[in-house]
Amino acid sequence: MFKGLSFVSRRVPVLGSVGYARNGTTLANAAVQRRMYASAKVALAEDLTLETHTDNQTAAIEQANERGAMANPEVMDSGMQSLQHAYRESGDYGTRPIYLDMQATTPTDPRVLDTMLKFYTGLYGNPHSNTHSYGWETNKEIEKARNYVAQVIKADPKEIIFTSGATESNNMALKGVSRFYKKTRNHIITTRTEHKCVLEAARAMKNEGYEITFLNVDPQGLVNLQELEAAMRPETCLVSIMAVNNEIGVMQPLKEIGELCRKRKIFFHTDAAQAYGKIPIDVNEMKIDLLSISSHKIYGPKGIGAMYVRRKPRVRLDPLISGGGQERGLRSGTLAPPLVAGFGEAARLMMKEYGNDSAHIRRLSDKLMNGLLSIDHTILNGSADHRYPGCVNISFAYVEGESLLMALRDIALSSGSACTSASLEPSYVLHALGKDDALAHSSIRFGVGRFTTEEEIDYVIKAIRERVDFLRELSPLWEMVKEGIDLNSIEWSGH
Ligand SMILES: Cc1ncc(COP(=O)(O)O)c(C=O)c1O
Ligand code: FES
Repeated sequence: MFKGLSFVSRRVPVLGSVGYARNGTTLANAAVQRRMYASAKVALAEDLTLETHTDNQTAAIEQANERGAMANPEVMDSGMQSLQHAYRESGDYGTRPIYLDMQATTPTDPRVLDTMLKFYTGLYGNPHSNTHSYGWETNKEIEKARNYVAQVIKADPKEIIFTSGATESNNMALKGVSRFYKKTRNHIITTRTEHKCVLEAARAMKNEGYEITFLNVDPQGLVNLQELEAAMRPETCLVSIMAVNNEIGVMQPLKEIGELCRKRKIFFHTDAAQAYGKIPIDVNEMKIDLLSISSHKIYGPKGIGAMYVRRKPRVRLDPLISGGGQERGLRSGTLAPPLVAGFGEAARLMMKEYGNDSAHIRRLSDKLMNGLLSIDHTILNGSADHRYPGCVNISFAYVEGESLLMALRDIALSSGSACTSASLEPSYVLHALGKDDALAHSSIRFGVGRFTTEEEIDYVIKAIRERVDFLRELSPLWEMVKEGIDLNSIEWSGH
């Protein structure tokens, strides 16, 4: 019924030491391994009488030898096999599909991984140790990363707090700010189309006695500024409105929202997980007071993100985590230097590649969108004008979204956030736009990114067209539509 899986090239940079290939290991993999063996051999050959633990790899090999590793091939091999998974792209699921789920996560840029590696070997000092060079050298790298992360949004590095990701940052903003100002301000404003972590954090604050306004959005997915202003009260402590929506790519008017908030002396938080580095953001010009960032949406490692917290006028917040007082007392706990450095490099690359990425993503997304919208009875969900181009959400009428996804196993896609959870409810974001269940259930989200190729897009357009046609042929509703029957005129009998 369907064409077999096709092999299409990926657009990936290959570096000196780290590279990606579509399937299996790469030459670069072998090169890295060779380099590791070579350095281990040199280290072993050197005089080991010097009493130092500086070279932990040498010490580890030496200890392994002492403990009889030579007699145990498994232990002896373990050093050599340590990179066996490092460049594996194919899993246990056969040929891997084309990846178009960039809003869920992005592939790690090889340059990011290259930056991270040295923190797993030589640079292992605790960045908070300030009594010796191990701490200082790692700390220097942390501050370099902080600087890159800040530059993307024109912030001061002192205003960047590292967290585990945007979920934590969003929780920190909603819970931290409102708890700090609890005595005088107990009202939070947000919208119905926020990410689950903002909605749930807001609900948690409701249970703590705060009042929450969930603003509606218009059919384009945009907040209405008059409604926002009308919802503001003297006791409002925070307005939290996302920058780019993760399901439909709609961009909210950040500058206008920031101005309204500043005028009323209310803090403005934006969840920029899908926007950071992808659309221009200037925290001062847009009067943003808090902003959440996620590294794995910008080709960086997972498990790390940041929160921008304005210093002037100063935003105060209660920390979620208590402890040693790291990160200006707002986020205790030892930082993860490999992740921080990888995140920093990812941020640097977002700036360096901004022109190329934007042009590439816009060109491929436009091609994809035009190709798909030329199929009959399809609709683009969300505003056509105020959108981040790399997220395209389309409903295919008279086709069940789930069936379409099943028929598209050679393409990794999502049908909105509801389907990523086990629930079979249609997307609450599309509902907030006023879409009916049927259209919400037939929606698919396509994410285009830095490494997507034109060949992949051509393949996807063709595959979707074929499979939508095929599924519609099976649908009795489609039969009626073709006969010119107005489905709205039918009175369906209950059963
Ligand atoms: C808009 C938005 N906010 C928050 C998050 C959560 O980010 P993280 O995975 O870094 O916790 C995501 C990612 O799914 C997102 O798209
Ligand atoms: S089951 Fe697919 S959109 Fe809900």
